[in-house]
Amino acid sequence: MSNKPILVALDFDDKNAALQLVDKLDPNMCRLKVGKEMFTLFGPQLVKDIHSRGFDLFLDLKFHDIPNTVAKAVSSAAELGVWMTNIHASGGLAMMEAAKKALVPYGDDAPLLIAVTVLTSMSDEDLKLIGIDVPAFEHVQRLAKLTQKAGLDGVVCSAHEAEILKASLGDSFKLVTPGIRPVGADKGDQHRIMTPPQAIAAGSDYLVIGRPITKAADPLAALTAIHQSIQVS
Ligand SMILES: O=C(O)c1cc(=O)[nH]c(=O)n1[C@@H]1O[C@H](COP(=O)(O)O)[C@@H](O)[C@H]1O
Repeated sequence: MSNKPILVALDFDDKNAALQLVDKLDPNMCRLKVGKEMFTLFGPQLVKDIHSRGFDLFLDLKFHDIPNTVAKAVSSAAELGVWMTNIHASGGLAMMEAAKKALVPYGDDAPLLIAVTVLTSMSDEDLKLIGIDVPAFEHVQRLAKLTQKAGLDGVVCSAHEAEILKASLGDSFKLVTPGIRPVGADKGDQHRIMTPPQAIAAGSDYLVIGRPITKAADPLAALTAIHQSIQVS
């Protein structure tokens, strides 16, 4: 596990509300994630606003397009100085290799580049409807292996697949796991979920956690409780 494994997902349509929440959180205890909703609304200025508050940022735009377009998008993310960014593994090997190559000029300043395997909101039944007739954990393994072949730093997967991926792909290949729910928290639209201590025990390096922290009456208390729960696991 990383020394700062909690990535708080900021999914807001109101920038002031988001920054008010950020101001309550502690950059020593978590990193932040901005996704499609906020980046579409508020753009690169939001990234600057978050960086100026001392937080590392995961720019979660899940690029999926032809190799040339994704390569350019990923280098644009690097220009913003973000700590991590992502693409879809189902975009294929050539797309992932092009994205990785685009980061070479940034050297040690390049963001970590990871690939989304199967979204944690998807069940085996959902996969069948899009023509994938194998269980999610099998499809995740296939895409994760391809991601490693392309030279990326890791994958986004559910914590249910973490143990098997760590065993097959090695310790340095990072596992970023959303679908994290403390005991008793509302599942919402997530399907393949685990609690924070279970996810860490399974081998997750980073836990993406949104609503259980951002919608809590006291977000810092929620973050602190999760932080403590994984220190003792
Ligand atoms: O790439 C992601 O971060 C992601 C991948 C995935 O498979 N599932 C998933 O939930 N996410 C993101 O993780 C966050 C989860 O938020 P909560 O469900 O509120 O904890 C959201 O911002 C999602 O966009």
